[in-house]
Amino acid sequence: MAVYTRLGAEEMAGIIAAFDVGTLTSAKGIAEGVSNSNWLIETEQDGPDGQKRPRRFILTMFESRTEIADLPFFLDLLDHLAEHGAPVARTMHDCEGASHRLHRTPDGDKALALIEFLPGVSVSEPTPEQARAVGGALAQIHLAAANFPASRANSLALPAWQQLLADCGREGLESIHPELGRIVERELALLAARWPADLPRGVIHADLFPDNVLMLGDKVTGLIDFYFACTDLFAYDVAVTHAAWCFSSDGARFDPALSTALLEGYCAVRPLSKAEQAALPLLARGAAVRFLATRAYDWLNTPADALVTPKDPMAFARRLEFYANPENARTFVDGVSA
Ligand SMILES: Nc1ncnc2c1ncn2[C@@H]1O[C@H](COP(=O)(O)OP(=O)(O)O)[C@@H](O)[C@H]1O
Ligand SMILES: N[C@@H](CCOP(=O)(O)O)C(=O)O
Repeated sequence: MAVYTRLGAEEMAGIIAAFDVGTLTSAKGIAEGVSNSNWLIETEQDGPDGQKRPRRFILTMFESRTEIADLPFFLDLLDHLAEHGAPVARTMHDCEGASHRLHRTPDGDKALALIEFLPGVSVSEPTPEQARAVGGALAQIHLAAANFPASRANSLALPAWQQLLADCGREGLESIHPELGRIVERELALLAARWPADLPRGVIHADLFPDNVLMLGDKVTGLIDFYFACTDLFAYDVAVTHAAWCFSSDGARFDPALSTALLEGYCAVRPLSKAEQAALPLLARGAAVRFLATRAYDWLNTPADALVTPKDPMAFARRLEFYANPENARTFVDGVSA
């Protein structure tokens, strides 16, 4: 589940009244997601013909992993991408024109944003055609953000992986799996020595997992959860999306048909250069370490009574072992056309 902060009915009505979106008729906490609190909001608003019409939105309350100072970047990016034809939800600005508001809670002031509701569902067993569409949508946002004026450093890049994994400690990692300390040490050394700096970069999503893509059939209707978006290597975003989409969720089984379709879908919109293709296996190892790091940290630090189930770090250790095998590294980029 992901509703970390309770909001009473009157409190919720007061929040919605700050936006020109009609009167609140229902607010339901959304179980999916792990980072922020989300509610499905329904309102009724007078239409131009005087008839009441129903409207839907997502209300997000930003919790500890999102810095309030980063919100203008994330929320302006949503508006920019939507204006450039990408399947992304717009931010509803409040009656004073602000994209987010602060709300007093027992745990201190937290930021809130009201986001356009998009139709669609997140797939759990993607087909190759769905993976192709997702690859294309990822490339579309890379291109659509080209003239977005703001930038944001990736706060979950290599130094953050090193810090999170150091905070876990060797003992902590070995309590998750006896081999994990050794694997992490090997990978961090390799990534620090070989991470590429000179590949094409721009705004990336950085967390395009199936639960962050809404689909109807084979069509992508919405890319959501841009709250890790940042300026980094485009090919790293391809690697993150590859790691997220092309394996069984426990990471034990790689699906070559999904891999080929995802990469072909991406390259049909934004071809990967030879240098980007060559870097993909290493970037995919980095992507696997990035999710291993946050998951291992949460695994060891989430209180037992917390209302959220930590995700399994080993699912990304298994992906890491796949990408680290030179035989797999050679074959998984097959199907990419320059
Ligand atoms: N714009 C949207 N339109 C429709 N549903 C949405 C939208 N944004 C979020 N959701 C729903 O809310 C859930 C959680 O949102 P998400 O942004 O992924 O939260 P978190 O940041 O906690 O991961 C999603 O799985 C989806 O069901
Ligand atoms: N995609 C990450 C978790 C990030 O959580 P989200 O709920 O904000 O998408 C993972 O799978 O580890």
